[in-house]
Amino acid sequence: MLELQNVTHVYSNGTRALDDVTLSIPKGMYGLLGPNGAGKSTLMRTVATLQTPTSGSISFDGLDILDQPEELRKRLGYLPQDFGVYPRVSAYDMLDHMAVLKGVASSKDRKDTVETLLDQVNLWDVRKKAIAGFSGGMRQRFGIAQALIGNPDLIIVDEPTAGLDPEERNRFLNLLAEIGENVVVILSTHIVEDVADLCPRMAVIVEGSIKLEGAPKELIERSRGSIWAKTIARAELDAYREKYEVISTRLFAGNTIVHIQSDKDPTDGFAAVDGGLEDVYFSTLSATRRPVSAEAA
Ligand SMILES: Nc1ncnc2c1ncn2[C@@H]1O[C@H](COP(=O)(O)OP(=O)(O)OP(=O)(O)O)[C@@H](O)[C@H]1O
Repeated sequence: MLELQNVTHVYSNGTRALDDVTLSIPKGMYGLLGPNGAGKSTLMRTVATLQTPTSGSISFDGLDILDQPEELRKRLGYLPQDFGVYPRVSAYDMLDHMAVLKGVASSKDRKDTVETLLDQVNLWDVRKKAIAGFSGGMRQRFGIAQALIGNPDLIIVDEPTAGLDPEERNRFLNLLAEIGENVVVILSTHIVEDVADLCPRMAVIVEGSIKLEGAPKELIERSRGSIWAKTIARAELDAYREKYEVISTRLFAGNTIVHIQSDKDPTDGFAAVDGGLEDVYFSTLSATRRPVSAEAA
């Protein structure tokens, strides 16, 4: 179990990237969903002990990770948002090198580790090719292989599916799901389906604070009866935005389908819809954008 208590991070320019975050993250896949700039990467880097929060505490299975970052690092696998350089070195040699850095000393252990991982992430056939020539999906799978060196029991993956085509995304998510059964895996993303497909628990972070936490199924259940849909002409959209709390819009055959959030039946031609996680997410974002006066009304 990873536990964050009142974690706040303020950058030197005054940006409050994390604002009193308290979270308990159990074993399994955990989705951290939020828009750009919400603070996801700051949270991931903080848990990965790459930066120290301004205040708060973080423990992993009882280990105080701010006090003993080296102990945490032994148990951590981290796939950053931007892996940076993609060298002209083969996947095999690079993994071998990274295994040395992670402390896998004996060459026999390294050979076993590297070969097992290449097989697991389905890169065995291209193991002798340079990573520089890999596609986005292959790079991400390589990224997971390096994160898995040393059998970590805390794995952090920061926006791993951005830019992957659907097939590669699927393959990548399946791989994560396999890994995620016995360890804590935190998946940070702004893609709702990544979380809906994979994560038994999740949180929504906006402007540095946690706005929603729970099991996607329960969160969807809780939203039942408050999401309404209607097909309108595009030109009507502004008027609907004025009148209703529009949480999302989607084009369909030249028309616009609006989803609104309303605790009462808005009538006016709207039909109740069984919202999905996307509706839950968008209504959470919409609520944080709502002016305080409207909230009080
Ligand atoms: N080193 C830094 N110095 C100052 N401000 C920063 C720094 N890194 C991030 N920020 C700011 O902190 C806030 C949170 O950024 P962060 O990168 O953690 O968000 P994010 O949810 O990961 O966003 P994205 O999906 O765009 O990566 C943003 O306002 C960002 O501009």
